[in-house]
Amino acid sequence: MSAAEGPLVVGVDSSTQSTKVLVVDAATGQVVASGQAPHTVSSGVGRESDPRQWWDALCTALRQCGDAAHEAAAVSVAGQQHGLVTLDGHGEPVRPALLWNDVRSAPQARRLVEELGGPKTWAERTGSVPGASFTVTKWAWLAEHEPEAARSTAAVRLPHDYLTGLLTGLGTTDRGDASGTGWWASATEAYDEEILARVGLDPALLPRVVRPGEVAGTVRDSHELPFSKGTLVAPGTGDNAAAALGLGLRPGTPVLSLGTSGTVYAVARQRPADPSGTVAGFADARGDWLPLACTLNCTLAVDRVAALLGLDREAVEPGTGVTLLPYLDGERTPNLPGASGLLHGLRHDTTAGQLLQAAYDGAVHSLLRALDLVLDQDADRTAPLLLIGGGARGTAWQQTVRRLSGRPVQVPRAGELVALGAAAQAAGVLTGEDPAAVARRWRTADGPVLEAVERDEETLNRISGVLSDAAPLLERGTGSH
Ligand SMILES: Nc1ncnc2c1ncn2[C@@H]1O[C@H](COP(=O)(O)OP(=O)(O)O)[C@@H](O)[C@H]1O
Ligand SMILES: O=C(CO)[C@@H](O)[C@H](O)COP(=O)(O)O
Repeated sequence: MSAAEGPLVVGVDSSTQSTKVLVVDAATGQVVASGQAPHTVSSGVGRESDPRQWWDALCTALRQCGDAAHEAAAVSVAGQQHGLVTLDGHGEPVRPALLWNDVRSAPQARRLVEELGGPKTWAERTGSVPGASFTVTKWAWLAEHEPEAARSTAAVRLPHDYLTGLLTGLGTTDRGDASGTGWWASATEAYDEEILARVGLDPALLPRVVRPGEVAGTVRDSHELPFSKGTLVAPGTGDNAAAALGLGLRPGTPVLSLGTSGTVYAVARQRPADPSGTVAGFADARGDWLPLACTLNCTLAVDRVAALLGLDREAVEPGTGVTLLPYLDGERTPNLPGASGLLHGLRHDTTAGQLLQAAYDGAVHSLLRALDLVLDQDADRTAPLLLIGGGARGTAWQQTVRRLSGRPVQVPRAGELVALGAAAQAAGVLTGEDPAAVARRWRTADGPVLEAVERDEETLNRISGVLSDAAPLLERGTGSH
């Protein structure tokens, strides 16, 4: 038996690039074991992953945790948002999942927005104006391009629902992740049958939305898994909503997450509805809201630029007027799904290190411009920005965010906030506590604060200028997406 003070809980982060598992002492928040296994994502025209790979990665990561997982009393799965998982009558994937960063459904998104009455109608009904990331547009793409696959689909799941379903044998989801589908009405907190009918999706194919704090099920008998029979399974949620739980986030505190996606968000008491579409009006996993903006190009795009330049990711040099919009995957914020990367201002004396800094600046610019729209009027605009995700470990990322935000930046010492949030949710179903309160008790947000420096308005304005001058080029795209 472990020397833990309380029951053990397991938190899972099944994100784009890998699955991470933490076994946590529910009393203290101490991580007693951890595991990690990678995923592969297709390259080329789309972004797809085989859901079975997520399950294999989960089993591998759990095995790395040894006996600790076996002792756990509860488990919860957080996952990358929006992905379309289509299952046949035996629960097997009909085809690989279409991921959040697959932009092929941009034409379907444009059409759906128009057909339902425009951006304002969508924002009022679902909280968001769906772009190519949203599940509803992916289903519309599938129905149009692969009607046979759509016809063979007996169940539609999000990534976290798929894994939770394999644990429990039941079809469940939660409000946080459901709010990223485009077919969940945030105004009524229920599936929107008119939207579902419009894309020809039978509501019976969708999972039940489990209430915050409700148990989703228990781990079914399986020799694949190191859990004991009867281990409780919490509702789980999308990865950003899980990180909000993992930070014990209170309304108005801004978070900037640097991972495969870049995200900015804050917990809000008011239901968001931004008709410009920049801010997605997600629900959080507790009963509040999580206005959020997301970019497709963050750590992977900047790492790709560093690799092209043959530089280490930290080998930046202060910029002198060169602008790089790192939209290698097309972009979601700003909404330019067909765009590619764009370089402006190159001179004979521009160094490789300055080009790399320009890539960081371009990635952070999109997130900070969106942050002003994410925060409501009451938010304290001088409070530290919480910086999380894999990129938060990097000095160049930290200093870029600090310089372009002009705000203090707090870097939580706890590395895996999504998995910790899932663990806090698992602890919550055991004890009846609010998961955010559990995370605050665990002091997960503690970490050094980098003091504010003067905001680099010149760089922000230069990037905004290039972005608006290059709009026709960026909107036209390269034709390769
Ligand atoms: N020490 C570091 N410095 C800068 N970036 C890092 C560091 N460690 C990891 N990363 C970045 O973090 C990214 C992964 O972040 P993570 O939040 O785990 O991704 P995701 O959850 O989206 O799969 C990698 O693409 C890598 O660029
Ligand atoms: O699409 C969004 C948010 O709307 C992304 O944030 C995904 O949820 C993927 O997350 P990571 O794998 O980058 O953590």
